[in-house]
Amino acid sequence: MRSLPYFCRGQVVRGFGRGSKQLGIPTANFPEQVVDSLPADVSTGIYYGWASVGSGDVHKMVVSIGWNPYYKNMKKSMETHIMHTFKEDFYGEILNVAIVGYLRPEKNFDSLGFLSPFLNGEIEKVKKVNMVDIFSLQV
Ligand SMILES: Cc1cc2nc3c(=O)[nH]c(=O)nc-3n(C[C@H](O)[C@H](O)[C@H](O)COP(=O)(O)O)c2cc1C
Ligand SMILES: Nc1ncnc2c1ncn2[C@@H]1O[C@H](COP(=O)(O)OP(=O)(O)O)[C@@H](O)[C@H]1O
Ligand SMILES: [Mg+2]
Repeated sequence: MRSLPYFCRGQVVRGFGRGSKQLGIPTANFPEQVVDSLPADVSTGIYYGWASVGSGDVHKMVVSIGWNPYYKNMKKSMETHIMHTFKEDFYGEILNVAIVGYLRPEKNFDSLGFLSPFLNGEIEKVKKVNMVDIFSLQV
């Protein structure tokens, strides 16, 4: 993907509220304009990189771009899970992301019982990768 690393920023908007409630994985959702501005070669799928909220610290992140086949969303979304524990929600704040690399295409799952442990396992693997290796990540 020639457009990587890809940098973008936007205000955090509300999604369906499923990330924290159903999966235990909050995802900060970008507005439609940010999703629509993605370069054509940044295809749907799961990516990793770096993120910061406002002028806060930079943390590792994973970002999901697409229609969430399990939930069959009608609108394409771009949702970032930051690998950091925040004291409170940050809706309305500016999220800055640097997408570094591609992990995999979006998948469908038979049930939440498969989706949730798969995502948690994937996130744990990305967390363990050190800052240098993240540029050649394959999980
Ligand atoms: C690292 C990561 C990988 C994901 N992979 C998939 C996937 O393969 N298939 C899918 O349907 N949804 C996937 N999701 C998206 C979740 O379904 C989504 O985060 C959830 O629906 C939350 O939506 P909400 O922000 O509207 O609450 C992934 C999310 C993350 C953070
Ligand atoms: N580590 C984190 N990564 C992403 N968002 C987080 C994190 N911790 C707290 N949040 C908050 O949780 C919200 C996302 O939760 P989620 O359940 O996905 O709701 P929504 O469907 O509205 O996006 C974010 O907008 C943000 O305010
Ligand atoms: Mg979300």
